[in-house]
Amino acid sequence: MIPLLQVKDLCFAYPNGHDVFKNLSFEIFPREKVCIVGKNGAGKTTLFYIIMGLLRPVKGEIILDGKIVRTKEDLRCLRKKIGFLFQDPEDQLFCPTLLDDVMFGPLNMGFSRDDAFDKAHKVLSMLGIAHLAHKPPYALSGGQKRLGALASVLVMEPELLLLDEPSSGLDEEAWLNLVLLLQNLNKAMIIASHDTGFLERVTPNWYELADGKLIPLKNCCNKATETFK
Ligand SMILES: Nc1ncnc2c1ncn2[C@@H]1O[C@H](COP(=O)(O)OP(=O)(O)OP(=O)(O)O)[C@@H](O)[C@H]1O
Repeated sequence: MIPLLQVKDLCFAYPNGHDVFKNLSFEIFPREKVCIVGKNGAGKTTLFYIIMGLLRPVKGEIILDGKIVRTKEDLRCLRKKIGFLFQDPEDQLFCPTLLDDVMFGPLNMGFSRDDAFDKAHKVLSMLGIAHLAHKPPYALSGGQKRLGALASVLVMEPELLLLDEPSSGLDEEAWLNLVLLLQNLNKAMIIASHDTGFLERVTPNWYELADGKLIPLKNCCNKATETFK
């Protein structure tokens, strides 16, 4: 089986900044669930930005289904297959209502209004926020915004999810609902988070991002927890 996504020999530094990545490589297979832990500033968000083509690496390749992502068309394909939950949900919600936001992607893909509504309603219900559908995003709480942003990602049915701090700001019920949803979701996902309790419940496959490299953690949960002591 070929990996769904490969990151090969990635090097990156922000202008006037230190090296964030030094020949970082890793791969993820269809339906594989992994998480990335690492200190503040380790580069988790930056890695997601580079995968999504929001930042250009100094060196290295992003390979989707065995094909190097080079052209605008390749990138369009990648963004269809990979759904990205931004760390800040404000970056993801821009329509007059939450329902409009969640319907935006399916409508853009050519679904009818009825079908887009059905898809959006299903995902909003799954996340327990269907009652918020007609609220404007600015009138949602932080946790509600995060779930709303996640709904706008899930509704597109991507093959791979990149989730940046998905559990941040969620109450106990929403947190547990999200754990169960991700456990049962038959999709590949990379979760970056500091919420080790959440990660322990979703996947045993942990990496630590440190000194510009991704290091697989054996006895993942214990070792990663040590990192945070
Ligand atoms: N726009 C930017 N310009 C310059 N440097 C940046 C920029 N964004 C991030 N950085 C730097 O790049 C490094 C990686 O940041 P990044 O946000 O990817 O880390 P992170 O692992 O996601 O952190 P956190 O756990 O706090 O979310 C940090 O040293 C940060 O200060």
